[in-house]
Amino acid sequence: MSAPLLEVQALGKKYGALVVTDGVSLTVNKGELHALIGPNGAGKTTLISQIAGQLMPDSGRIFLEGDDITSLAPPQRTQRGVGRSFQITSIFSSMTAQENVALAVRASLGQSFRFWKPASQYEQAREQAYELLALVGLGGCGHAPCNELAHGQLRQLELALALAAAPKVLVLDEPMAGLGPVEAQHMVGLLQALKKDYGILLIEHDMEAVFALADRISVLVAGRIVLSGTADDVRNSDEVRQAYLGDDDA
Ligand SMILES: Nc1ncnc2c1ncn2[C@@H]1O[C@H](COP(=O)(O)OP(=O)(O)OP(=O)(O)O)[C@@H](O)[C@H]1O
Repeated sequence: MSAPLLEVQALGKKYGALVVTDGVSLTVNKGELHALIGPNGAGKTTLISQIAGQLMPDSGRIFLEGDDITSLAPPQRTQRGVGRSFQITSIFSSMTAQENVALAVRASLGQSFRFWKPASQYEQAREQAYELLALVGLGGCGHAPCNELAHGQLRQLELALALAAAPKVLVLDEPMAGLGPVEAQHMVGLLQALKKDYGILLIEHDMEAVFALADRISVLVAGRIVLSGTADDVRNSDEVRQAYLGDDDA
């Protein structure tokens, strides 16, 4: 049997006496969307920062397609196929959507700091940028300066930027945050389409989106996974309802 796309084994992280990641293990397979939910402060962002390499764990291992990537720096993980969604703050707002994505494509090819480049490489990055924009539903917005894009469009652009590095696994931190109902529905459709070709680890507070999308849901409470299962397992768990969903949310 082949190794999972992403495997986290017994990951641990402390800040002083505060245990923020407490022996977390999980896997993400190709074609699977694994959602990670939990109350505020449960350690979700800390966990994905360790997966993407911005934070080093104190203990445990992280594997990508069976290769140990625990000690790799973030750019090397990106190169291997770990794609974390960029935050809106990393978008150059005076540049167009297409220019931002083309820059990310060139950066992923390691060409961003070379002075002399054949025009064809620019052309290739530009073409790829248009394809990615179309993929995330921004096909008509390539020439729009980013400071003219709506919030939902910026979230779509973040996704295009993450895809520019040709990832195998996408690690997404709250892509629904701040979206209206129509935009959220659009994002759900987009992730549904994308998960066929990638593995996705999704952190999300929008439970409707999580239940619509997730093949598997892990519930993180105080740095520990208290349950990992299907949407029904999560809905029917008294422990989860008390710890996270609230008794009214059944
Ligand atoms: N650099 C840090 N130093 C000390 N404590 C930290 C640091 N970063 C995060 N924490 C603490 O670690 C815990 C987990 O934080 P984290 O941001 O990972 O939670 P989260 O589940 O992503 O929360 P939210 O859903 O609100 O984004 C919190 O108690 C937080 O205060």
